[in-house]
Formats: sequence, C-alpha cells, structure tokens
Amino acid sequence: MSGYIQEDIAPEELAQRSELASSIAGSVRELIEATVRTEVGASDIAEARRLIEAATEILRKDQLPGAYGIRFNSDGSKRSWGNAVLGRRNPIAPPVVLHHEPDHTWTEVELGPAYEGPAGLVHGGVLALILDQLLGSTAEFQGVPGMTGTLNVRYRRATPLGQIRGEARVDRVEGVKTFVRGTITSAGEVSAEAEGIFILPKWARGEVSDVLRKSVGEG
Ligand SMILES: CCCCCCCCCCCCCCCC(=O)SCCNC(=O)CCNC(=O)[C@H](O)C(C)(C)COP(=O)(O)OP(=O)(O)OC[C@H]1O[C@@H](n2cnc3c(N)ncnc32)[C@H](O)[C@@H]1OP(=O)(O)O
Repeated sequence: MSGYIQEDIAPEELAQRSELASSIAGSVRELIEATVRTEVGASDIAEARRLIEAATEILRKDQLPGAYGIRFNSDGSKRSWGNAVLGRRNPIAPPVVLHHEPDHTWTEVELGPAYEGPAGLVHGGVLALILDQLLGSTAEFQGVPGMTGTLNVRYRRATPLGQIRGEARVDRVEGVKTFVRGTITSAGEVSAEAEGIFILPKWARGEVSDVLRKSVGEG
C-alpha cells in the first residue's frame, strides 16, 4: 500500500526532527488563531501577508513530493506527522495526543476559536473528526485495526470551545470488524457519543507485516 514508508531514523535525529515539526506547526497554529481573531486594518493585513508569503517561500525551498504518509522505523515505531488529527507537523490538527491504557484510550485537548461551528461552540464535524481518530486508534492499539467503515455520532448537548476529553474502548470484535465506542466530555458532562465500525480492508488481510499491523505511534 503506497504511503506506508519504512524510514529508519536514529533516535537523536528523530527527537530533533520531532521538535522542529512541533515548533513550526505550533507557530502556524498560533497564526491561524490570530487570523481568526484579528481586527487590524488593511495596511497591517498587507504587511502580515507579505511576511507569511516570505515564510511560505522559505518552507517551499525543500518539500516532500506529496503527503507525509505514515513512516516507520524498523522497531515498529510510527510517525503520522501529516495526520489531520494527530499530526505534529500539521497545524490543522488540534493536535490530539492519545494516551493508551490497557483497556481504553483517552485524550484531553483544547479547542480554540479555529474550531468554531455554532457561536462559541465546537463544530460538530470537528468532534466527529476527533472521534474517528480516537476510536480508530483505540482499535489499532488493541491489535484489531481497521479503516473506518461506519461512524455514528450522537450529539447530546452543545460542546463549548475550550477543553474537551475524549475516551474510547473496544466494545467487540466480529471477524474483520472492530466495534468501538467513545465519548466526548466537556465541563464534566458527556456532550457527544459515538460508535465506529473499523474494518480490516481486504488488502491488509493476511499479507500485512506485524510491524505494520501492531505499530502504534505518535502523530
Ligand atoms: C494492518 C494495516 C491496517 C490497515 C488499516 C489501517 C488503519 C489504521 C488507522 C488507525 C486510525 C484510523 C483513524 C482514521 C480512520 C480513517 O480516517 S479511515 C478513512 C475513512 N474510511 C475509508 O476511507 C474507508 C473506505 N472504505 C473501504 O476502504 C472499504 O469499503 C472497507 C471499509 C475497508 C470495507 O471494504 P472491504 O475490505 O472490501 O470489506 P468487505 O470484505 O466487503 O466486508 C467485510 C465486512 O465488513 C462489512 N462492511 C463493509 N463495509 C462496511 C461499512 N462501511 N460499514 C459497516 N460494515 C461494513 C461487510 O458487511 C462485511 O461484514 P461480514 O460479512 O464480515 O459480517
């Protein structure tokens, strides 16, 4: 399957690249928030655009040919740095950091003004995005990975912008299908709940290496 790339990087070098990725993405994330909230006038906007375009040009000096993909070290550690939810290189990602416990996976993340839907509230699609990844990664960590076949989300109450907590656990496994349930909690109350069916695709049945199947890594 293309996009899955074996790329061994020594731990020290990896730590350095990881720090660089997080720092640039963090700066751009701040830029996104500042853009959403800015009230400055035309001349400040023009100056900001000039600087942003100059920064973009610097980054364009050396680019991957396409998306980041999913990269592995031969020890099985994995990097999904372009991932839209977890990706440490991706300023669109909140970013979500997942904590895997023996029987469940959780995350706590701050969703600011860039994730607004209804006034002052988190966009429902953003919650679905986070739930998709949280539930999918939970299945993966439990050794029963799959692509999202179905994701049902029930929005029980509005989720204000700010800190949310996500939690998920595998409910059951039926053949190639893993059923995972999860919740989003905000201010101590469940605001959304989801069930996902994650299906090991045909191309991954049988012939996929254990490294790929079992590796669980960071964004
Ligand atoms: C080792 C490598 C790991 C590979 C996996 C990596 C994933 C590791 C990522 C971790 C974190 C992910 C978090 C982000 C997750 C995304 O964002 S994934 C992206 C969004 N999803 C997609 O793009 C999926 C697109 N759809 C497909 O590729 C295929 O339709 C599917 C879902 C893989 C199923 O196709 P298939 O392999 O041909 O399945 P098929 O053999 O026809 O059916 C198998 C069973 O599933 C049922 N089924 C089929 N489709 C569906 C469906 N949509 N809903 C419910 N049931 C269904 C069938 O009825 C059948 O049931 P049984 O007869 O066994 O009871």
